[in-house]
Amino acid sequence: MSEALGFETHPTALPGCVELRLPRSKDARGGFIKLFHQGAFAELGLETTLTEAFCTTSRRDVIRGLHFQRPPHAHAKLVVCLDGAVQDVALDLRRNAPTYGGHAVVELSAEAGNALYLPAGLAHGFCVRSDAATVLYLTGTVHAPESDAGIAWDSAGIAWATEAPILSERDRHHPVLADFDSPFRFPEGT
Ligand SMILES: Cc1cn([C@H]2C[C@H](O)[C@@H](COP(=O)(O)OP(=O)(O)O[C@H]3O[C@@H](C)C(=O)[C@@H](O)[C@H]3O)O2)c(=O)[nH]c1=O
Repeated sequence: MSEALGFETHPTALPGCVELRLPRSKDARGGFIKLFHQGAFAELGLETTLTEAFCTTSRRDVIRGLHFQRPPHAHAKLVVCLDGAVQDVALDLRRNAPTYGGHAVVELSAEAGNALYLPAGLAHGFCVRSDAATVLYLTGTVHAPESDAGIAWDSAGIAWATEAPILSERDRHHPVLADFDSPFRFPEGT
């Protein structure tokens, strides 16, 4: 575990991919949670240039993913569950990584106040475990539709937490991991 300004990183099964426990507090009004601090991220060796933020809402059993951006628009990603709970998954696509094709699973929830940080070269997806979930992303490069890509959610040996997944049309048609010609290298990520 490493710590900077109340941000704690905890390792996952994939090198460079960490669970972050976020600084937070509560008082009579409600709660406070900090998602990003440039100095703390620098100290922890995480990407400090986060250029775009977006948010999704999803209902129970929704699976989104497994998504990534290809070079030259590959990026690190910070994923936070602001409401509800999700089974969050990172898939290693970095050639020569000891964990290539392997994945990490972290339960993210508003209650736990945690986040998943994925370096470039990993695909990301999640499955909603609560009635609804709000997921916020911060990314190291802006959305580049021509580089936005995916791996089939059911091709990487992930034990998803639903037997009745709800998927987007796009997410039904990604290539399977076994056919994927990865542009990513380890340890650089891009
Ligand atoms: C990802 C993204 C999508 N869009 C647009 C494209 C499309 O019209 C609409 C919905 O896009 P999608 O169906 O790809 O959204 P979604 O399936 O929610 O995509 C997200 O999935 C999770 C798992 C991630 O990791 C995210 O980075 C992102 O890829 O939003 C943006 O404008 N900016 C963005 O950054």
